[in-house]
Amino acid sequence: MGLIDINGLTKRFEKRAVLDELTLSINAGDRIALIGSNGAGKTTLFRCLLGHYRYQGDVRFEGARTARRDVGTLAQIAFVPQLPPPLRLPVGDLLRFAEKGAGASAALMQEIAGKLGIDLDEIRNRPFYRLSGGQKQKILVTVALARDADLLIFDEPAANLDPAARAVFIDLLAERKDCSMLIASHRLEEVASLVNRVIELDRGAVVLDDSVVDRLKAGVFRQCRIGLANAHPTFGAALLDWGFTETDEGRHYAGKIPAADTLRFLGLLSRYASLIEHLSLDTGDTGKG
Ligand SMILES: Nc1ncnc2c1ncn2[C@@H]1O[C@H](COP(=O)(O)OP(=O)(O)OP(=O)(O)O)[C@@H](O)[C@H]1O
Repeated sequence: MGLIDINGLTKRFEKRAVLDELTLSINAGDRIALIGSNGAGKTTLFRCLLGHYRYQGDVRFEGARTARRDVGTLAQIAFVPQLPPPLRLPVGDLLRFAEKGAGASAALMQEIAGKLGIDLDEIRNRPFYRLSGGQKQKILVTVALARDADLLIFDEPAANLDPAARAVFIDLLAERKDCSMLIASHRLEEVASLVNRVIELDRGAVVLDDSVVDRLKAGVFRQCRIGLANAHPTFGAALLDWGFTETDEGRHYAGKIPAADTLRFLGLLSRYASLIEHLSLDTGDTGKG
């Protein structure tokens, strides 16, 4: 029995199947990046799990069938939607509700919001819907992370965050080792270091289910060599930060990438792709020697 067992889940909107006989098990401790192009069905899957929609098929949370808006199940899931709801209530009321109704710790909310760059006392009297997109997302992330949930479901949680807040947010998620995570993201490289499993949806079906943890065990490295047409100080500095060594006046670099960081490293390379003349990334090196 998994944390969540989904069997033959089909969701139709006006006869069109947006989720099509989807079958998937999520185990306790899984930290999943859910990827897929726009319209693939990620949000719809979340909303079925959360009981927001009627659907066909079987969805179980810890073995029990989830009914629509099942209070017991929802108490164990912290959800941050892609689009914050247009709540008219003041932020202070929302935080009080999160504390009394959803078990969020007030002290933890204060601390997490501070790390994300939000002073809760300053915005306590402002209606939630009048905050900026990023501020709303920070408040919802704060509430979710201050709850003692078994499962975090985040739908593009960093979409509206500035780069500094994104980095803090990823660190905050990395600190949460006690719960399972299901994170929809269009930036796999951003969440790659957090997850042990990548699931790709395409037109409502699972087309990739990759348990990275088995292949990318700690201690396994890839040997990387990069040749540039011309030296580039910023890219060079980034490679040196990864522990690379430089030769040929900054035109050749060599180093070892921990296999588990491959996606994050490829994210860096993609920014400088036009500068790269030669690239090798060899697997099978155990990092010894
Ligand atoms: N309430 C609705 N009524 C009708 N169609 C809907 C509804 N909600 C979603 N859809 C359709 O279902 C499909 C899947 O949408 P969904 O929001 O689940 O995709 P997604 O993978 O989350 O996409 P994105 O990456 O853009 O957020 C889309 O074609 C969308 O138009």
